[in-house]
Amino acid sequence: MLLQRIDSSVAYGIARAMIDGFNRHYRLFRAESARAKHRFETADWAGQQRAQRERIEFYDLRVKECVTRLEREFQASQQPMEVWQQAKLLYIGMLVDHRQPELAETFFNSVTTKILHRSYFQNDFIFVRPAISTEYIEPEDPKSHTTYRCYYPQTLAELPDTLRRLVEDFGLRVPFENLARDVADVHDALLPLFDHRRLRANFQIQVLDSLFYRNKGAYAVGKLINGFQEVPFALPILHNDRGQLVIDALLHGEDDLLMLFSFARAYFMVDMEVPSAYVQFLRSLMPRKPRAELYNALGLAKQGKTLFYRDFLYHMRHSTDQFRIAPGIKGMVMLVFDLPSFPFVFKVIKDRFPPQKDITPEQVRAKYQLVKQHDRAGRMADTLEFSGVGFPRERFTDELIEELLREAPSQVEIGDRNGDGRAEVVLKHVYIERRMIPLNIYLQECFDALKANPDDVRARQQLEHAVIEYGNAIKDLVAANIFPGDMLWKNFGITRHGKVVFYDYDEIEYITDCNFRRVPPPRDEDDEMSGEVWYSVGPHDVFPETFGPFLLSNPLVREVFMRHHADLLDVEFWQAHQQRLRAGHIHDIFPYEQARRFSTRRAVALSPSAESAAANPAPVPPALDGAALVAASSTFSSAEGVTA
Ligand SMILES: Nc1ncnc2c1ncn2[C@@H]1O[C@H](COP(=O)(O)OP(=O)(O)OP(=O)(O)O)[C@@H](O)[C@H]1O
Repeated sequence: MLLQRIDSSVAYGIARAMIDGFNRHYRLFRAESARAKHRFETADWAGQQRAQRERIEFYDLRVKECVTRLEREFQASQQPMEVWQQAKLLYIGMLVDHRQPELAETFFNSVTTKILHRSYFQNDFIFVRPAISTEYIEPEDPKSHTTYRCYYPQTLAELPDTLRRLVEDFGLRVPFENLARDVADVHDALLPLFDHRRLRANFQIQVLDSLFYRNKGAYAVGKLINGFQEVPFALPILHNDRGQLVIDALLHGEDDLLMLFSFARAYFMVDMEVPSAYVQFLRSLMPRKPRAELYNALGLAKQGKTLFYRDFLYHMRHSTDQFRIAPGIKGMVMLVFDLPSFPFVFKVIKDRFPPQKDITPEQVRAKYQLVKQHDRAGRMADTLEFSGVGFPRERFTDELIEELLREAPSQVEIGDRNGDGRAEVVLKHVYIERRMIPLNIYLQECFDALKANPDDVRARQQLEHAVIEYGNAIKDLVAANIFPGDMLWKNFGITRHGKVVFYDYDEIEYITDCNFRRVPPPRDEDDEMSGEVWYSVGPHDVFPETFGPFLLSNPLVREVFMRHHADLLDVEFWQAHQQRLRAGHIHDIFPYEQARRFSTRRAVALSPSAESAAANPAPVPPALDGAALVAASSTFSSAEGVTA
């Protein structure tokens, strides 16, 4: 697009309205995120969760508002190409000194694609690539704050004081229970992580200026630098039961941070003037995490989606393999396919479901939407939702095309949409989510290895880990008020970090809506011998005693499960949780293991039988008794999140 002159006042009006629309969006988004601090200080957990949920809707609302304004004031959809070309260039001009240019470009795309016909936005009218660089953007008033703060202790002895200052500088208006003790714990945990015998000239701690809020937690995120060594860290700050603050743990290293920023958790609330600078800093802590996922974690999901799509197109250009039906047991509701070289799966809702699936496609979408807005508690995969996505036909196996045309014909169009002579498969609606190893496949691999060699210690450990994690996943979901509905192994996947995550959402319900019942005793011998269900079952009835035969037919699995999670087969477990949830209790779930908590470590250190205590992490102290219900029972427990 090469324009000789920019002279359209309509184009200027469109660009101005667009940037006003975006600025309004980001102002509201930021204000809501900034209020997280107050909600944290006043322990307004229900408010925090509500805000997390509601903020997700902000973007679409602002896009709608802007579209309406553009149509009303400028009859935008009637404007010729030339006006749109000018509007885009004028808009770029308005972004030169902007603090969130990448988000503003995405906003422009969202609005433009709502107004213009697809054949237009295929070409020059949207930002296919960023036009404005996000490098080296500083806050408007760097004197009032910078993206991250630096602290330079001159000696090791100054480190505790520095850590104290670093925490105090967040200006939380709630006293700490014992900040000196917590700082000493952080200090002791930090020392072994870097070569502290030699402090280098650049010895420093950098910490992002805003805390990261999610549910009942606030996290300071930063890195310690000494010479060429860098230690990424996060400090979770929580309330104790007396309303005072505690630093609960030191999370460190890329893997801890990846768990904290996992795609299976709710989005953080962070007060950011320059989000790209936050993303850049976070990437220095987690270089393997795509920028798309960092934007998602920061609540900027539209940007996450834009970047994901750009990454996907780039990957398509730099790969040659074919989409295929995803390995594992096929779904009755979803048609799932993947591209082996790309770590995501694509899910299309089938046109028809078998009779046992008493649900409509609209209801399936509503369930996926529920998961998006709910706290995923580290146990439900986030999904990106796309409509009208085109894939090159030649990258599909014939088998997959047949399956798509058979199972979801209303969702598929095959043709040359762009008129470039190459056939495309266009999917009307598709969910995209992280690929995991389905748990049934993972367990089968263990069974096979143990069959070949019953003494295969690794396979046994893997099996044990998977079964324990599976139970923990269900317990974390329960704490988050989610009943998975279909708990078969195939509906869970295992991540790179060995976490078990649920991904089959069509039967989920709120725990508070379920009716957990005991199986009534048989009325007579006929009932007992019938092998059929002789009692009446309501739509929300759940019979935990009956889970066993479905889940635990394998004796190895059964043995591990009964040792760790027998309570899941007990109706009282479910009823007790339900009562607490109904009473408005918000559970704690931690995005790290119990053994990592300073309180656990102190309890272990004080215990006379420290060794056995270390092997069986101490019960969660009453300060966070919500956690005791769920987390203390699970050796591998992790996951923060909260619920209701
Ligand atoms: N994120 C994922 N990673 C890897 N494989 C997956 C993923 N999601 C789904 N699958 C595969 O696709 C299959 C069907 O997916 P899913 O359970 O979502 O469909 P469904 O139709 O809802 O299933 P059901 O018939 O149990 O209701 C799974 O059994 C699994 O093999």
